[in-house]
Amino acid sequence: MADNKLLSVDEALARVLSDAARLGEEEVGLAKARGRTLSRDLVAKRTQPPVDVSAMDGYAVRAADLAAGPLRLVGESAAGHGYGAPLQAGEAVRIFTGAPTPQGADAILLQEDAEVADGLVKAKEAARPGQHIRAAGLDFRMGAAGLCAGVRLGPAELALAAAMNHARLPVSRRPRVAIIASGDELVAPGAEPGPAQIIACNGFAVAAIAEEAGAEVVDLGIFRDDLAELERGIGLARESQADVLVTLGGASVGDRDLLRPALARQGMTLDFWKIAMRPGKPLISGRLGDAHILGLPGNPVASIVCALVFLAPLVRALQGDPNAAADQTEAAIAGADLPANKGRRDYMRARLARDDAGRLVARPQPLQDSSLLTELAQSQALLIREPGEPPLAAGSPCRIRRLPG
Ligand SMILES: Nc1nc2c(c(=O)[nH]1)N[C@H]1C(S)=C(S)[C@@H](COP(=O)(O)OP(=O)(O)OC[C@H]3O[C@@H](n4cnc5c(N)ncnc54)[C@H](O)[C@@H]3O)O[C@H]1N2
Ligand code: MOO
Repeated sequence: MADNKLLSVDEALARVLSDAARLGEEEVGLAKARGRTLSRDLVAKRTQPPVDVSAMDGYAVRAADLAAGPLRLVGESAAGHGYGAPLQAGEAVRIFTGAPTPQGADAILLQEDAEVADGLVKAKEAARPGQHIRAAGLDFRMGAAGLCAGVRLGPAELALAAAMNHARLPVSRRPRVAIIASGDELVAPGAEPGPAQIIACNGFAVAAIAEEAGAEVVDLGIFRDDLAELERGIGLARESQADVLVTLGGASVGDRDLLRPALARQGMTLDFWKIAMRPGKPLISGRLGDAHILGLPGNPVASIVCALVFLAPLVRALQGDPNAAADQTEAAIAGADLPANKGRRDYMRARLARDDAGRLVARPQPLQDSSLLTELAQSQALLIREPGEPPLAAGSPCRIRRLPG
């Protein structure tokens, strides 16, 4: 049975994103735009190709002339330098890929299909009218909205923006994500931990997930389990003008889980702090001034899975991505028998492989404790089980979400 006292993951995500509007915008040069998000539709400033051009190296001809015998070779059209005169009956023009098709020509005879001697071009094959010609505007026409606001600029989008003749692009401001870790047991990597201390590691994964989604990350370091210390950390995050404050650990119910009280004392409006998710039941969501607060649970795998499920979509939404909450799951086959699931949506760490029939099989790791980073690093996906789901037999369909990297 689903746990009715706890908020579902989908409801929690909808609430996290409910008031996450796009932040400001700025302009960047093409070379700096990779991974950024367009803040406005981008309209083509030109037509591409601007004129009819050849798609092959060969001869520009009138297709109907070929049957009548060899054509007279009268000139050349190269990319950037057209032939400059109309093609007359019985004529051929040497042409190269990307070069303007002379007026009057209606086909390109491939050079492999031509024999040229003494200024005459003899066709070894017939030509179909229109063959190997790219019509003006085949890719896009001036005024067309080639790219829409909210799109992430990857290699194809950058090339298209350049081809449309935009040297600078309007992009959403990158959300600033401040991260504070909490816990007396934590020391930074490279330091010498005391006998009961461990290395703070969650922040590196969470920063990577936020940056991958387009954020600028400010890591404010580690704060002791002490109200005044935590309030100091929260104050530093506010001073850094964070759009999102992510806290790590101290989110649960123990006497030393002081983040909720510290955030409350600093003025946070709490939305929720417990959800029907495993790992990740204690998740704090709220607002502090203009900043969004996301308090992630301390167990490393819980903080990473919660960052994937909540922080990455929040960072996307703050850049105006209309698909910030898009379903990222896909179909697979369960690689092992699994017992009935209880009241929380379970994100089980799983290895992916193909079976003999080529189907994608997700085999859950034997240990699912939310402290186990080795199991996580050896997994390629999360196998998702819904609250109250009955037992699942090996070979049955299931849903997975791929892990980054
Ligand atoms: N009585 C209950 N106990 C717990 C519950 C509960 O519902 N009732 N929930 C459990 C669940 S689920 C989780 S998840 C954890 C989350 O607790 P906190 O967010 O308060 O996290 P901490 O107690 O501070 O730490 C938990 C664990 O993670 C380690 N940690 C913390 N921060 C980091 C970091 N930056 N890098 C690496 N490791 C970190 C910390 O040392 C602890 O081992 O609560 C359960 N308890
Ligand atoms: O959410 Mo906790 O991560 O189940 O350990």
